[in-house]
Amino acid sequence: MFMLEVSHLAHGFDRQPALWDIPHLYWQGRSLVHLRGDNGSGKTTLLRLLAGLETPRQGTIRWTLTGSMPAASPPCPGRVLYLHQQPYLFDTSVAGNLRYVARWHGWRGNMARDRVAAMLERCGLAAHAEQRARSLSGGERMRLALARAWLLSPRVLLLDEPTASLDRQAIADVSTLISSLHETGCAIALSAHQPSALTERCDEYWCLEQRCLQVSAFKQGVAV
Ligand SMILES: Nc1ncnc2c1ncn2[C@@H]1O[C@H](COP(=O)(O)OP(=O)(O)OP(=O)(O)O)[C@@H](O)[C@H]1O
Repeated sequence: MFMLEVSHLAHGFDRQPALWDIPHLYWQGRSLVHLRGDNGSGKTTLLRLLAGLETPRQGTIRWTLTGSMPAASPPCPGRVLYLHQQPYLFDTSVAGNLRYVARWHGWRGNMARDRVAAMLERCGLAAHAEQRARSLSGGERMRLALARAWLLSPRVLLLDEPTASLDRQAIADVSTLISSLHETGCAIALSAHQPSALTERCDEYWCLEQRCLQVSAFKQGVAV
């Protein structure tokens, strides 16, 4: 179970006026959220603030993460993870990027091998296991970054334009992976300009417009 409470949040850069003022934002459960807004409306900034990667000029952001995780999940400082649209990958092989997380978990021998192999299969990268991660295509890079995040058992994933600049097939592949991760119980907020099958599955919309955040919730396509 997690809960996010945002109060009187405002942020801007240098001496510019605040990008927006968000008096209150409340998020809980395991919903799939679509964050939208024009270019420059502050979507990346908001996601980075929520992830704790920037300090707000004003206001508070409070996460409450409680309850037990699956037995295989160790305590993890990265329960709220942010992924940039061009995710950072370690300069090693595809499998090496996942092995890094396995080592962090303390998995050894067969357990590490099996879990890395299963994740490579799940994200459709088994055939690329020994390829340099940084030579992957855009869609493959995003799938690897999602797989690496998945191994960290996040409670909440904040995805910054995960399908930007991808072709139709890559969007479908990345969307499938995001949906699978969401089905494990991970709450996800993703920013995206273009509507897609994935954004249509979202049950909450956050829209940055005219320096405000509008929130609407949907259930099976109907506003609630
Ligand atoms: N580190 C920074 N220093 C100064 N200004 C910044 C910084 N980061 C973002 N900005 C400015 O803040 C505004 C919002 O940027 P942000 O990247 O959050 O918008 P966005 O909605 O994600 O845009 P896009 O849809 O184009 O990715 C922009 O005007 C941008 O130039």
